[in-house]
Amino acid sequence: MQLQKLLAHLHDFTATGTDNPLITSLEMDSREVKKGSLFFCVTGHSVDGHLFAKQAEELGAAALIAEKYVDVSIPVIIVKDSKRSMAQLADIFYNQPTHQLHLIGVTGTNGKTSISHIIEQIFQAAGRRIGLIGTMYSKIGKKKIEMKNTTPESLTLQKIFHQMVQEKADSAVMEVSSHAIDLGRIHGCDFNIAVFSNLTQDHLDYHHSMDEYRRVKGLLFSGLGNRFEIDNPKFAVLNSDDEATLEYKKSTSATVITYGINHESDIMAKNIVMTSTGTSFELITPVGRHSLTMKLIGMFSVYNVLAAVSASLLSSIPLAIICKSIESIKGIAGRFEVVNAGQNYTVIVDYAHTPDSLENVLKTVKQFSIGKIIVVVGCGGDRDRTKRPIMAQIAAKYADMPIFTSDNPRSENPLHILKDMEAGVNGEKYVTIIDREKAIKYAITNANKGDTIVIAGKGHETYQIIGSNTFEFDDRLVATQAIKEMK
Ligand SMILES: CC(=O)N[C@H]1[C@@H](OP(=O)(O)OP(=O)(O)OC[C@H]2O[C@@H](n3ccc(=O)[nH]c3=O)[C@H](O)[C@@H]2O)O[C@H](CO)[C@@H](O)[C@@H]1O[C@H](C)C(=O)N[C@@H](C)C(=O)N[C@H](CCC(=O)O)C(=O)O
Ligand SMILES: Nc1ncnc2c1ncn2[C@@H]1O[C@H](COP(=O)(O)OP(=O)(O)OP(=O)(O)O)[C@@H](O)[C@H]1O
Ligand SMILES: N[C@H](CCC[C@H](N)C(=O)O)C(=O)O
Ligand SMILES: [Mg+2]
Repeated sequence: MQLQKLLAHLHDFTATGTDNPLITSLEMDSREVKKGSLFFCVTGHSVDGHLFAKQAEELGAAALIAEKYVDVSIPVIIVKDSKRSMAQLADIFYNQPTHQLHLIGVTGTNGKTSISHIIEQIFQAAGRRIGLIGTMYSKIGKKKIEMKNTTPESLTLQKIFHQMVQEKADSAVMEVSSHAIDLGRIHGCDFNIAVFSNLTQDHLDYHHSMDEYRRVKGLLFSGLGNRFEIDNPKFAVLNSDDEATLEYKKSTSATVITYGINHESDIMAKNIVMTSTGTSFELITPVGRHSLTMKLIGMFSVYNVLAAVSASLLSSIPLAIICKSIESIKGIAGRFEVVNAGQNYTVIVDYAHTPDSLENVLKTVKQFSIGKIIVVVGCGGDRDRTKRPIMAQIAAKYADMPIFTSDNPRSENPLHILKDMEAGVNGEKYVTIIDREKAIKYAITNANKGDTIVIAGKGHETYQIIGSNTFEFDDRLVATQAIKEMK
C-alpha cells in the first residue's frame, strides 16, 4: 500500500513532504524493520522508541510515524499519539479484518482464558472456523503463535486478524485485558459481542484504584457503538451476579444479555451439583432448558460456561450443539489441571494469581478434600503489591499447610515479595521456601493419602522469570518429577 493512501485515513498530522513510497510492512520494533517498513516511534514505559528512528532508517524503513522531530532523511509523519495512529493505520493496512470476522471480546479479572477456550470449542463443534487470541497463545486453525501479552498491541492484533481472514476464519474470540483497553491496543477492533466475567482486585499497580480499574474495563461495553445497525448488531454479555454489571448495563447502547446464578438472568444455572470429578446443573436459556453434566469443576466454571453459552447463542449456535460440546470439554491447560503420576493424593495446578481466584479454587477444593489441604503459592514481582498479603491470608485461611514461595519475581527481590505476603497472615502457621522447585517438593514430601495439594499462580506457564532471566519451569513437570522421586 502507498504511504499517501494510508495517510488519507489519518486526520491530524504533519508530514515532512509529499513522498509516496510503497509501504510493505508496519513495525513498532526497530529490530523487525525491513526494506519498505513504516516504523512507528512509540514512547514506551522503559525506553523511547524515537531513539531507534535512525536504526529503522538504516534497516530500510520507507517512512516513520513519530510524535516529535527525529533526525532522518526518510519521510516523517508527526502525530500527537503514535499508538493511536498505529491502531488506525493497522486497521487500514490489514484491510479492516475485524469487519470480516464475527468478533467476541472477553474481559474481566478472572476467567477470560477459560471462557475464550470454551467459546472456541463450542464454535468448532458447530463447524465454525474460529481464531483465538489470549494469554496462552493466539491460534489460527491448529497453528499456535506464542504471545508476549494477553492482548497484544494493535499492530500484532490486526496482523493476526488478517491472517485469520486469510485462513478463512469466520469468527474470532479474544481476551481483552484492562491494560489493552487503557493503552489503546484494541482501537480499530469491531466487536460484535463483548463478554464480562467479573471484577475483583488485581492490577492496582497499574490502575491505582478499583474505581479506575472498573471504569477502564467498562470502556469495552460503552465502546460497542452507538448505532443500531440491523446487519451488524452489538451485544453486551454481562454477569448479573457481579456489581459492576449495573454500571456497564447503563453505559452501553448494545443489547444486553445477562447470565448468572443468584440473580434473575437471561441465561441461568439452577440445581447445581458439584463433585470432585465434575459438575451438573440445569441450564436455562430463552431457547430452552438442558440438563448438563460436565468435567469442569467449581462454581467459577459454571459462571464461565454460562458466559460462553450466552455468547454462543448470540452467535446463532443451536443449544443442543452448545451443550454437547461443553459436556465433551476435558479441561483447560493450567486451570484446575490435575497432575496424576499414580500418587494416592491429589495434585492440582491452577493459574490462580489473584485473591478471588485463589479463594474460589481453595473453596472448591475444601468441599471435596478428605485429607489435609496443602497450598504452594507466590505472587508475581512488578505487579500489584497490595494483593500479596490478601493472597497469603486466603492461603492460610483455607490450607492446613500454606507454603509461600516465588512466582515470577521479575525485577523484585523475591524475599521482599515473600515479606509482603507474610504480613497478611494472622497467627496461622505457614512455611516459606523461596525456591519454587523446593517448595513443590516439600509439599509432595508432606502429602499423605487423601490429601490435596494446590500449586497456584503459574498454571500453564512453562517458565519462571527471575531478574531479567527467563528459566524453563513448569509446575506440572516439577510436581510429576517430585512424585516419581518420592516413589
Ligand atoms: C507496561 C506495558 O504494558 N508494557 C508493554 C509495552 O512495553 P514498553 O512500553 O515497556 O516498551 P519499551 O520496551 O519501552 O519500548 C518502547 C518502544 O520502543 C521499541 N523498541 C525497543 C527496543 C529496540 O531495540 N527497538 C525498538 O524499536 C519497542 O518495540 C516499543 O515500540 O509494549 C510492549 C510491546 O507491545 C509490551 O509487550 C509490554 O508489555 C509488557 C511485557 C507487560 O508486562 N505488560 C503487562 C503489564 C500487560 O500488558 N499485561 C496485560 C495482561 C493483564 C491481565 O492479566 O489481565 C496484557 O494484556 O498482557
Ligand atoms: N469466573 C471465574 N471467577 C473467578 N475465578 C476464576 C474464574 N474462572 C477462572 N478462575 C480462576 O482464575 C484463574 C485464571 O483463570 P483464567 O486464566 O481463565 O483467567 P484470565 O482472566 O484469563 O486471567 P489473566 O488475567 O491472567 O489472563 C483460574 O486458574 C481459576 O483459578
Ligand atoms: N496476566 C497476569 C499473569 C500473572 C501470572 C503470574 N504467574 C505472575 O507472574 O504474576 C499478569 O501479568 O499480571
Ligand atoms: Mg487470560
